[in-house]
Amino acid sequence: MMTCHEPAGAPPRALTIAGSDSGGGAGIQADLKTMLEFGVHGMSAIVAVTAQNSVGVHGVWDLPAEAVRGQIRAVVDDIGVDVVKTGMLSSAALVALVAGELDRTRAPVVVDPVGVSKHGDPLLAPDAVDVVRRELLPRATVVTPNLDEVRLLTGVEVHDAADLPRAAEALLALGPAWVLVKGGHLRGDAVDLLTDGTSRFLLRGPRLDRRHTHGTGCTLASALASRLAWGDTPEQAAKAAKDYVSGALAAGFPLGAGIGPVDHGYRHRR
Ligand SMILES: Nc1ncnc2c1ncn2[C@@H]1O[C@H](COP(=O)(O)OP(=O)(O)O)[C@@H](O)[C@H]1O
Ligand SMILES: Cc1ncc(COP(=O)(O)O)c(N)n1
Repeated sequence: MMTCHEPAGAPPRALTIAGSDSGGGAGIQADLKTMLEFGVHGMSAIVAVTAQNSVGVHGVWDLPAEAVRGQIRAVVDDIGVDVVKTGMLSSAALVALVAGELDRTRAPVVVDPVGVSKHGDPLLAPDAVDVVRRELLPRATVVTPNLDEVRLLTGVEVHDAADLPRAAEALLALGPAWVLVKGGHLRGDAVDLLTDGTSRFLLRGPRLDRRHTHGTGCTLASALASRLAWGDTPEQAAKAAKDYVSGALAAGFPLGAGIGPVDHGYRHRR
């Protein structure tokens, strides 16, 4: 276990361990843009490279295990981290590797258990799901599944907001400290539920009728992670993250022929 001292005058340090989205709307690119907006120093360990645009994911190349391990150790062992966020981890072997590397730090970990892209393209191998369940979720400070990922991880089907507590309980049984179930795919208001099994917070936003939603999940998890790095409670961090993603989604713009990105820089353009 490495311990590092946060240097006086430096911003909090955030590490994203995730996939690269060449289109710049999701993945590592969304994470680093979001981290900049929240005033933390963003760092990355790239797990897989995707050839991706507004229409779909056209190719996925996993990095060799030693490249993933090397990036994480280079950051954690020298610079230090105040928070870790994980996103697309691609394969069973890489999920296991990342889960093991998390033991090198005591920083909080936000796990976004990315399963498929908005276009429906797979970003996690089927045999990796059980490794996420057994090895990654017990290490999570907060896990942020969408409704498809809830079904994949627990088998629980969420049809409306009344089903969210049952989904959260099934996830908490897998070992994370907190669960943020995202109801972005529900009908009606976009309601998310944050709970540790004792406290329960409903985060409610009006449903925005927008086509350009690429990157919402990565953005929410990175904003949440950034606020945790500043010392927010999970409740404070989740509320700030929800506000930011709502603003970014409202300002999402068309790029390419398909689903455009949320606007990470919307606060500079209003
Ligand atoms: N159409 C929408 N209007 C308002 N908020 C939304 C909408 N779609 C998603 N959100 C919000 O964006 C965040 C990400 O949710 P979601 O899109 O479900 O995640 P993912 O990108 O992992 O599928 C959540 O806070 C969710 O409530
Ligand atoms: C590399 C990478 N990571 C995550 C997502 C999920 O984002 P979305 O659900 O908005 O497609 C993605 N499409 N690509």
